[in-house]
Amino acid sequence: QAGSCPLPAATDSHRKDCFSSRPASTMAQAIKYLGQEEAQHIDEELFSEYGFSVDQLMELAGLSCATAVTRAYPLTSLVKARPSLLVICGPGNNGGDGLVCARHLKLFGYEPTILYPKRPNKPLFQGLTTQCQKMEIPFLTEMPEAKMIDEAYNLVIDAIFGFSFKGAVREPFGSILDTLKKTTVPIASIDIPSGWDVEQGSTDGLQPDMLISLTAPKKSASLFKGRYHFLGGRFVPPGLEKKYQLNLPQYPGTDCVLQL
Ligand SMILES: NC(=O)C1=CN([C@@H]2O[C@H](COP(=O)(O)OP(=O)(O)OC[C@H]3O[C@@H](n4cnc5c(N)ncnc54)[C@H](OP(=O)(O)O)[C@@H]3O)[C@@H](O)[C@H]2O)[C@@H](O)CC1
Ligand SMILES: [K+]
Repeated sequence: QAGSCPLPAATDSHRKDCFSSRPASTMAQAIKYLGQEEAQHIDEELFSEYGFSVDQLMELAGLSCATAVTRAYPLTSLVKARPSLLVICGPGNNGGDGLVCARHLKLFGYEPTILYPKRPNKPLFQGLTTQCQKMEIPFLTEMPEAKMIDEAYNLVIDAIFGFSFKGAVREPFGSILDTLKKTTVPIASIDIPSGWDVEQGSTDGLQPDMLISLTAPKKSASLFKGRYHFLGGRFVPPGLEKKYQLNLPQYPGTDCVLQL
């Protein structure tokens, strides 16, 4: 009798938990780690079949990243006198998530600064850039040296590449990632640690302190060794979750993030 299950959005696995005498923790299926193509198919389907627009999902993704940052690095925990953060944005939608994240972090009381070296000539990204500029978020014209980043910022937010990254890193991002690898300040990566192969990870790449997986973790997330792994992007319709057997955990209450 599914109607008496206390979980409002009960999936099949949740239903089993509700009606089994075994503890829920032994019954819940593990969250799925997505391959690159699967992540891209889900993204595509959200737009084509489910009628979402990119800016809608980017807003929710960026908001969840900003929220996760407040959980792992609350204002009161920051070591520098000012709550300064460096947000590095890449040329695709991962970079767009970074711009949204920076805007929300400013509203949450942080002082983000953005580096956005390769800006797509599209209204979506131009609008997001204007919004940040109008909120008096400074934009850097070049990547600072590692020592300067360690001195000036509490945290670097890596919004350079997401699930469409492939092959050897092209400039200017190769030099940017080389500098980031020399920093000691914590790095929070949005969706994928930039420069990592989406499925295989990287042995000599970034080692972020935090990873915010959007929609569902990608395969390389199993190699993440940092302190904080959050799930964000609470916008997956149940039909899509079921089709791809994502086995997403239940977000607490109305939260837009969940610590994995
Ligand atoms: N459904 C979801 O979960 C949602 C996901 N969202 C977010 O979207 C992200 C995926 O975005 P995406 O598809 O735009 O690709 P992304 O990874 O940002 O980068 C592509 C850019 O990188 C470039 N590039 C690639 N390889 C390169 C290389 N080797 N070296 C240098 N450059 C390289 C490539 O450049 P180009 O080929 O044009 O030169 C292209 O411009 C996803 O991870 C999540 O953060 C949310 O916004 C909304 C809902
Ligand atoms: K990233």
